[in-house]
Amino acid sequence: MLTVNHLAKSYDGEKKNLTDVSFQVAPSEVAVIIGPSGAGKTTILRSLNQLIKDDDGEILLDDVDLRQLNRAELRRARCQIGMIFQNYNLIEPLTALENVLHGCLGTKSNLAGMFSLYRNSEKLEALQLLQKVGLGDFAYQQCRSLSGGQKQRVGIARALMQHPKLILCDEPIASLDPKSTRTVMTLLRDLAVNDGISVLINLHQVDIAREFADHVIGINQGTVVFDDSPAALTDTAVANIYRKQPVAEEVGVNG
Ligand SMILES: Nc1ncnc2c1ncn2[C@@H]1O[C@H](COP(=O)(O)OP(=O)(O)OP(=O)(O)O)[C@@H](O)[C@H]1O
Repeated sequence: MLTVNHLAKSYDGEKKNLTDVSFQVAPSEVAVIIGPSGAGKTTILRSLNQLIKDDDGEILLDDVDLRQLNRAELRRARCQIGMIFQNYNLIEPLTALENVLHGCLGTKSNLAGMFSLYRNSEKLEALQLLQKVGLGDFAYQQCRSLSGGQKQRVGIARALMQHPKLILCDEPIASLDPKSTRTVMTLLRDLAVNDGISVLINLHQVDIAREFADHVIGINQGTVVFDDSPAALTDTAVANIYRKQPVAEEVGVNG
């Protein structure tokens, strides 16, 4: 369970980029964050795994507050958080299998990591994960020769190699065509439902949020202005999330 309480962030110490952001994502749940450009969606995701330092609040993964961990503890905690990026973040000259294996680097000593020393059991698991995302036949193909949708599925398999409790996705479908979009979103949904992972996705596509989310979080100017089911995401609610001056009281903020 991910619980975010009263998260706050200012990059320059003056303008508030996140103000009092609170929400939860349960295991087996897909939560989607929507909101206009510059609203703070990426800032939230980067705060959650502490890639940037926020200013205040709590980030509880189960009962552990990630904000209170020292470096070594945070490194271990990050192994439980898979990241999926818009631009895939793969090492293009390496094969799909090698990229997936990189998912377990966080659990290795520096030396084993440096020399890419993987156990046979890890190689087998990486192969099985590639099969799970429908890429068993592409395991030994260089990532540079894969399509965007295939690359994103390699990214998902790499995240699964970490055995994550939480997967954070920053605009995972922004570079994909409609067919690959559906494949990737269906895969993320299946992982949540079948593997009990909490999945949190930043999106720009409201229709995709309506279709695939269990729970939608609307952000405007660094503040949660909507937190409810897709059924409650009416056109009026969407207009409020994307308006220049949001009125939080008008639509359901149940957090
Ligand atoms: N490294 C940074 N330094 C200073 N300001 C930043 C930095 N990163 C983001 N910001 C500012 O914080 C605010 C939120 O940015 P963020 O990237 O989180 O928004 P977003 O909702 O993800 O936008 P988009 O949908 O365009 O990706 C914006 O005003 C942005 O200019």
